[in-house]
Amino acid sequence: MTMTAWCSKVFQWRPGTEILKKVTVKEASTVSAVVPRQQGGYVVAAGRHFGTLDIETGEMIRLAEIDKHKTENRFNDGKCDANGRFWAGTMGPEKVPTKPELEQGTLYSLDKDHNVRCHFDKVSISNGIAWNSDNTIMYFIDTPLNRVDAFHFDLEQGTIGNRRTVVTFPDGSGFPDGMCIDADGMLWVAMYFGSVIYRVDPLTGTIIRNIDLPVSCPTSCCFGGENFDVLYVTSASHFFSEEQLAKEPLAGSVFQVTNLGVTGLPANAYGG
Ligand SMILES: O=C(O)[C@H](O)[C@@H](O)[C@H](O)[C@H](O)CO
Ligand SMILES: [Zn+2]
Repeated sequence: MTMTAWCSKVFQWRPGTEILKKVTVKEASTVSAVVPRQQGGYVVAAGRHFGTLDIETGEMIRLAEIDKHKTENRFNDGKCDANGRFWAGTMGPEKVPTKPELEQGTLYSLDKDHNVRCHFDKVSISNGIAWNSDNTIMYFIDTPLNRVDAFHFDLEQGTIGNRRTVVTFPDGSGFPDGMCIDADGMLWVAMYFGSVIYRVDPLTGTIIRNIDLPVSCPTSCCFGGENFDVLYVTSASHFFSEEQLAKEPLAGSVFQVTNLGVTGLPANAYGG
C-alpha cells in the first residue's frame, strides 16, 4: 500500500516546552507553508489559497485564490520577505515524488493588502526561498532543475529580475527542496531523497558542509531556538510504502540539529 493521503495539519511547538499543538486546517486539501502574522496568528498557503489560520480551531479564512484554471495544482513552499509579503509557489499534480507534470506552477507573492502578484510561471516544483541579509538577492529552488537560482531583489517594490544559477547539485545527491540562509549568507538546503542537508556557498557554488540525517526525505529547514543556533529540519513520509516506513521509522519527524556553530535569523512575518 502506498500512502498518498495528505492530512493538512499544522503543528506548533515552543522550544523549551513539552507542549505540541496540532490542528487540522479546515476545508484545505493540503497545507504546505505556514508563516507568522505581524498582528498575531498565522497565514498559510493551502491547496490553491492563501488564508489566515486560527491555530486553536483550524479555521482558515481565505484571502486569495490562485491557479484558478489549473484546479489540480496546489501550493508548495513559501516564506515572507522583510517587507512582510508572503511569497509562495505552486506545482502541478505529482503522482511520483519529485516528478510532477512539468512547468505547471507559478511563483506568487501576497502583498500586505492581500493583492496577489505573479512573478514567473513554468515552475515544476516551487520550493525553497531565501533572501540575503541586505535584501538585494532572492534565492529560489525549482526542485527538478536540481539547482539554486538567484534573482536581483527589490525590497521596496517586491519585484525580482536577472535570474541566474548559483548552485548546481551533483547527480545522485537527491533533489533540492526547502532552504534557509544563515547569518554568514550561506544556504542550507534539504536534499529530498538525499538524506542530507547541504550548506552551500552561493558565491562559489560549492557545497561546504553536509549534515547526514536518519531519513531519506528531508523537506526543509530553518534556524530557531533562543539564540537562533538550532537548525530545525522537517521530513516527509508521504508517498512511503509500509515497507519503507518500517525501514525509516523516523520519516515524517522534525529534527533539531545543535552545536553547528552557526546562527540564522528570525523568520519574517506577514504584514497584512
Ligand atoms: O516540502 C515538500 O514536502 C516537498 O516540496 C513536496 O511538497 C514535493 O511535492 C515533492 O514531493 C518533493 O520534491
Ligand atoms: Zn518542499
